Amino acid sequence: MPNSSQDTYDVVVIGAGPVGENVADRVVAGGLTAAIVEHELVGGECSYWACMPTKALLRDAAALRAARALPAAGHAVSGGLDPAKVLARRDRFTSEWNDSGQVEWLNQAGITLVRGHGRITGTRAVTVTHTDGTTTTVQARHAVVIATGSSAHLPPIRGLADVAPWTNREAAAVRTIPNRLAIIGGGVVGSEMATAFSDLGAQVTLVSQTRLLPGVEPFAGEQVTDALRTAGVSLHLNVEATEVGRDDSGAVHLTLSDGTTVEADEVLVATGRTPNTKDLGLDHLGLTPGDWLHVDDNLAVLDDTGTPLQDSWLYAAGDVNRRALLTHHGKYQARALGDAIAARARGDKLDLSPWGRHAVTADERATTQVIFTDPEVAAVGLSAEGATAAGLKIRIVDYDLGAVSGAALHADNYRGQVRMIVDEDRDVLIGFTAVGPDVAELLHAATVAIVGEVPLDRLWHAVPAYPTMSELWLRLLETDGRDR
Ligand SMILES: Cc1cc2nc3c(=O)[nH]c(=O)nc-3n(C[C@H](O)[C@H](O)[C@H](O)COP(=O)(O)OP(=O)(O)OC[C@H]3O[C@@H](n4cnc5c(N)ncnc54)[C@H](O)[C@@H]3O)c2cc1C
Ligand SMILES: NC(=O)c1ccc[n+]([C@@H]2O[C@H](COP(=O)([O-])OP(=O)(O)OC[C@H]3O[C@@H](n4cnc5c(N)ncnc54)[C@H](O)[C@@H]3O)[C@@H](O)[C@H]2O)c1
Repeated sequence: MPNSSQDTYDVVVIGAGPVGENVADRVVAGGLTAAIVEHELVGGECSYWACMPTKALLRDAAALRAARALPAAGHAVSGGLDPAKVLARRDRFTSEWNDSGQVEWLNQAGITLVRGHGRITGTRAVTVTHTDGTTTTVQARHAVVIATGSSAHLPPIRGLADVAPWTNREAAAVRTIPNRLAIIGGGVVGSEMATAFSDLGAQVTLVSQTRLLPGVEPFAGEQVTDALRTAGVSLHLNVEATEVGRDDSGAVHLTLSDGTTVEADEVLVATGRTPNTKDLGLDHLGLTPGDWLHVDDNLAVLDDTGTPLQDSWLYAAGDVNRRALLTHHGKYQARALGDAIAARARGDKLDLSPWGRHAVTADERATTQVIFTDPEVAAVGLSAEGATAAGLKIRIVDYDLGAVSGAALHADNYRGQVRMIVDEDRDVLIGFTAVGPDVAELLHAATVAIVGEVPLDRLWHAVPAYPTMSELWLRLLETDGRDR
């Protein structure tokens, strides 16, 4: 085998996570050739260590809780969860960390996979180092897309790096449920994993320097906080872990800023993400390795002065550009970007106007997220705080979801809450948050209303079926009032 070789494609994508795969798919669908470079598993973090395995860890307990919220169904499920079966189902969802299925998908989509670590080594040039040390330089005719994602951020807490802390990877791929798990971080990962490991039988202690789930409406975080406490999770909120150590018996000890100490068998760090840009050749372009990539509305990478690189040949999509660290938003960016690159190559005009084919307007106006805690949290668009900070004149409309007939029927003692944020000037919905059991599937109606900018007057004509939880819409509108 030669030590180095060179190939040319229309587009080269670095990173075969969900975002890279979708960019490559769209450019090939647009008539171009594409190579995708991957140094680990095709499918990325989401498939093997994030979305899929963590949701598989959470699902059985959620179904069990749903059954227990009804007297006869609850009576029928007398046993507890079998963690081994939960882990076996999780293994199926990760294909046992084997990416052959996803490689097959790339093949049938007409995308060339180049295995190895990619680094930008020149204009439109990516040099791939294979595991045997040989290199291939893949040259792009039109564009290079960075879709290298993110990794767990380890905060500079004294002693933390020396105790072999878990990140999302060890949590998602867990083989033995620890008796005691300490979690640092009360964001989405921390809250979901506190739910999962508590359900799976661990005694969980969570430490967060903020309230729980600071990214969503406070009432949603409060309901999750109450439920975790009721489930026996020990929560230390608005305090920091200042020191971590492991003793000779293997136990981990955390010292908190309020003087409390916590002992556990393992510690999971869930304090946000860091971009996978450290070893990507960014220095060749005058960019700083290890930084998030700043992009313009075309997703073109910007230099320190906010200017796209010469000829705009370099793009970044997904986690690495920090716009929305969510698989579905990364894939949304990928569809717009892939189509834009293909259109540019054909000499077609782009439509980058708000909601245009090549624009990523929803990243700013309609970011959707479901947090799979118990209760679930589903949110789209702006929170009250976000809308006020954006200088918008808003109305906040709240409703007790438990008072909706469909919810009362869904589960005994249903507890939940919904909020809609209305833009007073345009009289359209700009934000929606729901917290409660099984609210995930209620989200898309709100997303459609926000993206469609449906006037509230017209929403009165979207008649929710009785008795479903979707009647929350009627109740929100009635609470808001029709004669304003
Ligand atoms: C615990 C957890 C749970 C999550 N759950 C959800 C969820 O339920 N829903 C949701 O929407 N989002 C969820 N997310 C977020 C989601 O995982 C990310 O938004 C998503 O994975 C981003 O996709 P990506 O393609 O940008 O990056 P990644 O999935 O990180 O993929 C990037 C790929 O690039 C490769 N790569 C990196 N550098 C190079 C290089 N130099 N050369 C070659 N290859 C390289 C990597 O190996 C990787 O395969 C979760 C995140 C975590 C941590
Ligand atoms: N269901 C989903 O959609 C889902 C699930 C998991 C993760 N994700 C995505 O993955 C990304 C990463 O999630 P995450 O939970 O790691 O990050 P995050 O940004 O959601 O939360 C990090 C939390 O850690 C806290 N923190 C930071 N430093 C700390 C310290 N030194 N001590 C104690 N607490 C500290 C922060 O205050 C914050 O509450 C998020 O953007 C999220 O959207 C999505």
